[in-house]
Amino acid sequence: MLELEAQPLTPEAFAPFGEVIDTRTSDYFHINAGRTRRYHDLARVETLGEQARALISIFVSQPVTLPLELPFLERHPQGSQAFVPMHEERFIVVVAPPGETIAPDSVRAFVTDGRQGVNYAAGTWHAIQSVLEREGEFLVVDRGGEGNNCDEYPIDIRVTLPQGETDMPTESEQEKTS
Ligand SMILES: NC(=O)N[C@@H](O)C(=O)O
Ligand code: NI
Repeated sequence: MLELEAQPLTPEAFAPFGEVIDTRTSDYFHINAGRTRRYHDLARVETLGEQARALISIFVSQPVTLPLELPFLERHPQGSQAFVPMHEERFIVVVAPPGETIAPDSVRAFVTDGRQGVNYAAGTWHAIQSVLEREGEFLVVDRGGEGNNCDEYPIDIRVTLPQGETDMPTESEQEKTS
């Protein structure tokens, strides 16, 4: 069993796996007569293969409990996959670099802060959507088209949060979102 403690997600740490989607760590320019800030081109949407096209979907996920036990990671070889929380939901991200096998010491676990989304680059191994605390609603951008676009790799992983963190929002977080 590979035991991992999820670390706070940062764009730098996630760079080998894709992009973090977050206005707080992104540039913008003004449009619409200055009324709108456009945070432009935050992540690379990849749609490869036959009849490939970009899909926009919404996932409504039931929360996971901790420690999170994962029997496999999956990858989408023909396209990227982005998850953006629609109501500041926090979620667990477990990733490993593209390749035909997964080296256990290359696996990384992160926890988001509710304001962050992620875009998994094509071929990046990842855990399936794992929202914390409550039912979560995510905007998902990924690839549709012909052919297989989902491989699974069996690997037993157990994920915990840093000492003292629980999977329930703390008092301050509840105040923030109320
Ligand atoms: N299967 C599916 O559409 N979702 C997974 O790819 C996932 O990463 O949650
Ligand atoms: Ni996926």
